[in-house]
Amino acid sequence: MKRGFLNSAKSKAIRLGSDAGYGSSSTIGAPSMPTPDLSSSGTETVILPANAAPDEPVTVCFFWPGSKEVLMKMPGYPKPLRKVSEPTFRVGEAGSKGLGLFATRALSQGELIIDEQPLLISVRGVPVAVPAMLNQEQTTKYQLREFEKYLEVVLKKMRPADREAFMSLANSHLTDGSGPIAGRIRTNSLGLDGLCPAMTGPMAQYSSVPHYISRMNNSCSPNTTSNFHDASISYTVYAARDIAEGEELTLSYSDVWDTAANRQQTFKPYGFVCACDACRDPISSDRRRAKIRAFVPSVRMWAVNRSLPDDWLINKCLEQIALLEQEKLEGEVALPCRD
Ligand SMILES: C[S@@+](CC[C@H](N)C(=O)[O-])C[C@H]1O[C@@H](n2cnc3c(N)ncnc32)[C@H](O)[C@@H]1O
Repeated sequence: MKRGFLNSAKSKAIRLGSDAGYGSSSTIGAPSMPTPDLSSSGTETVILPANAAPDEPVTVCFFWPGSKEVLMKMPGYPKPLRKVSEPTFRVGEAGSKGLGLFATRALSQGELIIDEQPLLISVRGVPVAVPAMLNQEQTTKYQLREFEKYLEVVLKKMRPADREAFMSLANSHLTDGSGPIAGRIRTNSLGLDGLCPAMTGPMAQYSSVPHYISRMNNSCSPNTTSNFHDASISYTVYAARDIAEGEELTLSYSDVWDTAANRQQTFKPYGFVCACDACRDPISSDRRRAKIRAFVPSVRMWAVNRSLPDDWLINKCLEQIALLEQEKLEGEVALPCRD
């Protein structure tokens, strides 16, 4: 997931990128103040769905104006969460990757594992008037400090159990000036866009933080795929291939089509070096992934070149399936290279 963003219902859920956009918000706008007034930043906090019963999940939304209306007008809103037949996962004991999610039973390819509403959907920054004498690093820290004050107000709107769940999440941003709330958002959030038609650029994208999906560790050959659904304001996680009982459930924090070296750069702000099979054998894996991405152009070539027999295409398809299985990328869409 270099974290492509979500454009519509059923858009792919990808982690936001731990460094994406934070501390880069505009320096114009409302002056900072000790207890921020959310409306002065142009934002609002809403709890959705509005009429949820106390035992039904809700999402605290720290939104730019207009997003609430976009969500509420989605066809089918508010759609109930999809039912998962029997328990599918548990949060495992802390290991070398911290906590993680594990399958409690064998799961079949395509099976629904989780459907959950995020605890929080948040803007990625607020306009802050920064004192002129600050250098770049001081400016970023100042903006993060101001943002944290807004987030404190927002978090007070969470139900106590949800707030506790949020504050128990991992935080890999302990030394860069992020406060405890922004740090957890940066460590765990999935990107969300398409909810803010009046804005463009990084600030039009939201960070959303689910509870259980936040516990999923990275693999560059993830065994799940995830999507956001506007009408239920929820993320689904499906098995990308058959998963054995006890196996760790993983998702990808980076673009799996990126080279192993570039993916490791993406993981730096999360504070880990990925040691999945693909990252342990980067030369062979990069080569196979590049071949997988060359598949669509080769189909196009077959379509326009009448001298290529059908067998040529069938062999390409068989080779593609074998490569996808070798790289364990059954759930990923192989986008052709743009370069
Ligand atoms: C979104 S959280 C994932 C859940 C986390 N392990 C926990 O204890 O809640 C991201 C953090 O998990 C850890 N992590 C995720 N994937 C990892 C991996 N493949 N190897 C090592 N650590 C990983 C890193 O500490 C990262 O900052």
